[in-house]
Amino acid sequence: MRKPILAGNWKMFKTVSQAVSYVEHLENLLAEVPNVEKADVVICAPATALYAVHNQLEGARTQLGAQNVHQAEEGAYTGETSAIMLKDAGAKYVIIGHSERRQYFGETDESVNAKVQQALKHGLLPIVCVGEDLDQRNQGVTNTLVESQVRAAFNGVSVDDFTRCVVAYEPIWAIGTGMTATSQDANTVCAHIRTVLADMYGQEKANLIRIQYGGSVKPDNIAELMAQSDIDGALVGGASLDPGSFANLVRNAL
Ligand SMILES: O=C[C@H](O)COP(=O)(O)O
Repeated sequence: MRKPILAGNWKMFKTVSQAVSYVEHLENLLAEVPNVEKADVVICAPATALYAVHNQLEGARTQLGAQNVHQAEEGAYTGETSAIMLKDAGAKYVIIGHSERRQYFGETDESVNAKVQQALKHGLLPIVCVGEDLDQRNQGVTNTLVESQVRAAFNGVSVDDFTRCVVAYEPIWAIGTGMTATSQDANTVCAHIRTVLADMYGQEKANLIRIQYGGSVKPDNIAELMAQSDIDGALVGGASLDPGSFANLVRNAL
């Protein structure tokens, strides 16, 4: 039985004070959610807010994640943040290879793989994002594309490290658009991802891995997504920006 993981990705929203006040509010709301301890609830905050949110969350149920990491240990990489820095600031998880990073910042399957390895080296838990765009979906190459992204992301990752990872399937055409994949379609791709992982690491290990769906997940569609056999959580953008909305989403997921 895989523990559901509901992660909010704030993207480039929220100042430090907004972030701290949000998590304080969220904690109060989650305290009223039945069975909340049965899920991992994660907030992926902007780098500037990580340390303050970490301090605010001391002893809390909400866990902290970052949105990106650089693949180098340290060095002359102006504007970048290392795994050591993220860990030091209190992050437990880190999103890697989000489609916005691939699209706007030139991330490739190779850099995603290097980031996954670097994050794992320093004890961060990667949330590895894969997903097709609308053209690829219309061409019927979703499974092929997602498979190659998954194989590349985990290339050279040991089985022990692999079991510390989460995969997020996010069809690009569903992100921030209000269009969601049907829960059955999303599940079909997530099941395919698990088959690929089983081929790489064996069925038993693949069965341990949590696969999230992301793309216009809201409080009113999460239950149907969570009812699917291979969807173990969600990576949530817009609907995570308000603590009331995100707490409701967690409530409806359980
Ligand atoms: O990381 C989250 C995804 O990009 C989904 O964003 P969204 O929920 O606003 O569609």
